[in-house]
Amino acid sequence: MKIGLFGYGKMGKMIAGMAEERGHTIATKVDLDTVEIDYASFDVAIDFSTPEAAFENITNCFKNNVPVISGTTGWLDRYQEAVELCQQNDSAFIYASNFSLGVNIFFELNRQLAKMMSQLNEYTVSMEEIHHTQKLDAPSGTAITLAEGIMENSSYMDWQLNGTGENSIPIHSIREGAVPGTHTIAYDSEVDGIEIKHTAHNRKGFALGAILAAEWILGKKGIFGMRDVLNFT
Ligand SMILES: NC(=O)C1=CN([C@@H]2O[C@H](COP(=O)(O)OP(=O)(O)OC[C@H]3O[C@@H](n4cnc5c(N)ncnc54)[C@H](O)[C@@H]3O)[C@@H](O)[C@H]2O)C=CC1
Ligand SMILES: O=C(O)C1=N[C@H](C(=O)O)C[C@H](O)C1
Repeated sequence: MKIGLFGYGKMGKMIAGMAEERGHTIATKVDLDTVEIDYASFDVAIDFSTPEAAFENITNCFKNNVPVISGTTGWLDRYQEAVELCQQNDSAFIYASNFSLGVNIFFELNRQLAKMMSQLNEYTVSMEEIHHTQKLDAPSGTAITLAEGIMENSSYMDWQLNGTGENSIPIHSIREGAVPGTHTIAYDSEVDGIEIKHTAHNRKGFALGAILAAEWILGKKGIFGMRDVLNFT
């Protein structure tokens, strides 16, 4: 598989190394200094760039008939627009706030737990996410997906960054050192507490998940998610 890498930062570099180990070729590396892109030179684009750059990177690929895997967070106010452009161009797209297998299992666990806890009014939920100090967005994309999973299975209506409100899930964002990504969901009552937590020890899980998604999407058309790639029912 020939890959066009959009964003050659921490994730781009890790994906390049791992993809080559799996026998793939990095045909193009696109970063800030790129002036021209030969879209015909790659089968699939993997975008781990910046909140400002992602929408343009992704939709230019659709216009050039290239399927896209995007892990960039912080640009989702334009997600629906990107979906429409993908469909108009008969292309294929997977966005995931987190590509790691562990976090995708954690997403499922979170939904199940939210469903059970929604019966118990004495518990209140809160979330904490910790990431490295270079991270541009807050809360993390993963925290937003987790909050959405809770809202779909409870009476919580929205989330709030570093604040509290009626029917709102408080998300506390912490930026610290070189932390790759830690997410904790806590339910607390007067008598006890329940916590579930995912800790990324490094970025390998994110990179492998994105490459698996790229391998999976070849030859397909449409909008998919990691649940499709991992065959979660
Ligand atoms: N979904 C997931 O599993 C994961 C998502 N992420 C997200 O991926 C994104 C990138 O993360 P990192 O690699 O850690 O960041 P990074 O800051 O190390 O790399 C981003 C790269 O994008 C480049 N860039 C800037 N403008 C560009 C443009 N117009 N076109 C192409 N590249 C451009 C920057 O120069 C930089 O090299 C972030 O939004 C982060 O939140 C990170 C890890 C896992
Ligand atoms: O910026 C990061 O590093 C990460 N971003 C993603 C997010 O915003 O959830 C995924 C992972 O936690 C690492």
